[in-house]
Parts: sequence; C-alpha cells; structure tokens
Amino acid sequence: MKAKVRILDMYSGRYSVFINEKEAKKAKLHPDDLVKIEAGKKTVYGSVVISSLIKEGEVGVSKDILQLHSFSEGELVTVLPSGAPESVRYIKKKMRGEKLRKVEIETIVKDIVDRKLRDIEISSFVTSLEINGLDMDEIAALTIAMAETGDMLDIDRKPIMDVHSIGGVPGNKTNILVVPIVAAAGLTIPKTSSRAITSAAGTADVVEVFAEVSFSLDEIKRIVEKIGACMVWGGALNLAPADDITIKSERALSIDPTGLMLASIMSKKYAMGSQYVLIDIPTGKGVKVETVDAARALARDFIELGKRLGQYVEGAITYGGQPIGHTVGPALEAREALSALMTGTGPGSLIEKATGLAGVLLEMGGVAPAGMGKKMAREILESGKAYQKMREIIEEQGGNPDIKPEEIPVGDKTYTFTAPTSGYITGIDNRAITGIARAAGAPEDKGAGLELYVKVGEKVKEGDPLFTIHAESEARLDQAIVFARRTEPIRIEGMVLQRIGNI
Ligand SMILES: O=P(O)(O)OC[C@H]1O[C@H](OP(=O)(O)O)[C@H](O)[C@@H]1O
Ligand SMILES: Nc1ncnc2[nH]cnc12
Repeated sequence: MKAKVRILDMYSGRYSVFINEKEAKKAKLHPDDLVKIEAGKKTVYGSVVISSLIKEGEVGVSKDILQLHSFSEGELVTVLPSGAPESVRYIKKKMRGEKLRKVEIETIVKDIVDRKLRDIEISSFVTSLEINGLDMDEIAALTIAMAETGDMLDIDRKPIMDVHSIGGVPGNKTNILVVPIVAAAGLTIPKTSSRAITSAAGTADVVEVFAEVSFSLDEIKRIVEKIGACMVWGGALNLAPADDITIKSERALSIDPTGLMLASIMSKKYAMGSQYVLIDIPTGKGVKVETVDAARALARDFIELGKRLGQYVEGAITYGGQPIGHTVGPALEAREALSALMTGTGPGSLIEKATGLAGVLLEMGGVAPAGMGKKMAREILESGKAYQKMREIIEEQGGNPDIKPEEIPVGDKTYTFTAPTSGYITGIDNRAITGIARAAGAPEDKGAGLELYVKVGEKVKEGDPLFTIHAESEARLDQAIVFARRTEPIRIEGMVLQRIGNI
C-alpha cells in the first residue's frame, strides 16, 4: 500500500509502524507483523501497530524509526508485508546446538542492524548463545560482522591503547581512574563503555553523571586527538551497531553469554582502531567468571580473538569476590571515583585495581619499564596528573571540570541496615548487592544505589551500620529494603565457623 508518513510525537522503544484499522484489514496486516517501508532507495523495517488514530492513506511512525531514516512529514512511501527473515532459521539452528557458518552469522548480524529481526527474535538468539555457546571460528565471524556493519574510527595518534572490563562485579568504577592515568602518561586511550548489562552501573552510566557520553565519531576523533582520551558510551556511535541492540536483550535477561561478550567487546575495540587491549576479568563468587581456571581460559580466548583481528591483547584476572570500593550505583560511584582522582587515595580495592591495570597498560604501551608500571601509575595518580587529565576529559565532554564529589546529588531516600550480631564479615554476596541497587532504581535513577561500610574480613559489633540504600523515591526504597531482607547480602560469623562433634 502507498501512504503518506505521519510522524508521531512518541518513543515506543521499538520500531513501530502505525496503520489504520480498515487499511490493515484490507492489506491483511496484523498487530506485530513485520513490514517494510520503502522510501526511495531506503528500506526500513518495523512492527505493525493497528490504530484508528491513523487516517486512511497515512502511515504513522514513532520517533524511534527516525533514527533509521529521516522521514519527512507527508513523504510518500510504500508499506509492504515482510516475511520472516532468513536469519530466523539460523537462530533456530543455534538453538539446536549446531555450529553456524560465517555467512549465517553475517546474515543474523545484518538482519539485527537492519531491524529485520525484532526484540523477541534477538532475545532468542541471545538465549541460544547463553545455552549453546559459540566456538572461536563463530566468535571471530561474529566480531568481524559486528564491526563491519558499522563505522570505523581512524585516530591520527599511535599507539592506541584500550582497556575493558567484562564487568559483573558491583562498584566497578575502576576504568574511570585507569583511563586518565594512562592518558596522563602520554598514551592515547579512546575508551568506549557500555551501560550496565548485569550490574547496577556500567562505566558509561557513571561517567554520564558528570559529563556527556553520547558523541559522534567526528567529535570523538577531535577530543581524542586533542587530549589523548575520552570516556564515551559505545552505543551512541554507529560502531558495531548490532552490539547495543543485543545488549538490550542481555540487560533485560541479566545475562552476558561468553561468545557474544567476546564479540561485543572486541568488535568495538576493532572499530575504534585499538591496537593494545587489556581485558579485566573480575573473578570470584557471584560474578561472570567464578574460578581462576575459567578466567585463564577466557583470557586465552580474548588473546586468540585479538590475534585474528591483528590486535595485541592481554588479560588481567582481578579479584571480584566482593564489590570494588564502597559504593554501588551511578552517582555514588561517580563520587567515589572523582574523590580518588582528586586525592590520589581511596578504598584499597579501587586504588590497587586501578593502578594495577593502568600499570599493565603503561608497560604494554612502552612508557614504563617491565615491572615498573604499577609504581608509575600510582605516582601519576598521587601527583594529581590523572585528576588534571580527568578535568580535561570532563571539560571536552561538556561537563563541569570543577565539580566536587559532594556536589553530585545522590538519592535522598535512605535506609541503613545494621549488624544483627557481632562477628566477622565472612562474605558479601555480589548478586544480592547488585539486586538491591537495581531494586532501588539503578542505573536508570542515577542517585540510586548503596554505600557499603564493611568489607570481607572486617570485625563488626552488633548494631554497627553495614550499608545504606539510597533511592530517589520511597516506593523504590521500599522495594530495595524488601529485596535486601529476602537475601543475605552480608554474612557475619564468629571466627569459629563450625563445630564438628567427635562421634
Ligand atoms: O558489569 P556489567 O553491567 O555486567 O558489564 C558492563 C560493564 O562492563 C564494562 O566495563 P568498562 O567499560 O570496561 O569499565 C562495560 O563497558 C560496562 O561498563
Ligand atoms: N560491551 C560489552 N558487551 C557485552 N558484554 C560486556 N561485558 C562488558 N562489556 C560488555
């Protein structure tokens, strides 16, 4: 059918195509059917919504669709039904546990980017990868297909360093320290981050508290060529665009299938032109990788994938058995990261991890002699040079470089949990901590999250504060309190854990 475009002043979070009820009947279109809109040489796909609010002869498009094509009001287009895309067959093949061929993977990625695959099919693909996995040939094909369906950045500075955490550990604001330390040493580090996937705050969510994170490739090139670093959200760019579409499903399910994680991270690094990449693999109970053996295997996969892409990759297995630092949630983490940069000190876990990772990068980039990287990183942090670089990053990214940690607003609805008994902290449950912060509204509510007052091994007395939940609304605070009561986020025991009788 031919129709005139009517742009609807709404975002539906989907690519919706609104069709008049009578016309839909005539054209045999049903709710959620996939249709293609042909406009000149461009074809855009979307799902049918039937509505009598749309007149005959019109086709309504929500503003989401304008991201795919800049339709103008009244533009004449053709709307046609579209059958199930070929890639659905390949998704089913992966559901059966079969290996996918390169061309099949390329077709899936192209259909994701073209929006021929809808959220429900993409979630099935993500779930099939969680259950059946991918081998290295499939991962390499997926990585290259993801990178090649988007743009590539070409920065006029070499070498290009990069760091990425596989995430999963609460409070992981580490890279907000690593990037300015490395850049302050004169290396170039154009850091892209994703928003939270399984956690309560991804690095992009935290940086967004004090600076813009959505930039075009040209803007990033300008910033990085000027100051040697950026900290931006990868999803705002047309770099490996399938990545942020699949992340949406991962986030909803709170899963990060290993093969997809490798492809997702490395496709962005490849598209950014990164040459030396350090992958942080937090390891411990309740994170994505629980054992050192599994972490080593994953590091080897990243290294092998890097070789296939022409990148030098190293892995760092880091302690992920409890949250990093004392804060979880975007604004609280932003406060802690900024304070560590300003003062050169902070919680041991944060400073140790940040200077350790930055040290490896300084050695990889050839500015620190072997074995001296961490010392150099610490000096850069303590001298205030990293903070100075951070100020430049904030300024170039449209934030206020003079911002002080205490000026960052945090959720003012609070509740503090106290120790029910005296003893030692024998465990902090990462998943429960993340669950509480998410129940409180993080990462969408920037001020939501929690402040932890204790770490594993510390002694507490009955009634001592353990953690404070912050939320932006009473309803969210109540949800988080209920969640915290249902779980055991912090375990306290005496030093004698068990008595075994002599029978
Ligand atoms: O912890 P979850 O949410 O699973 O993983 C996502 C986080 O991990 C990575 O961290 P970084 O950007 O390397 O610091 C991502 O970019 C994102 O911030
Ligand atoms: N960008 C990303 N994609 C998928 N998994 C990730 N884990 C950490 N960062 C990720």
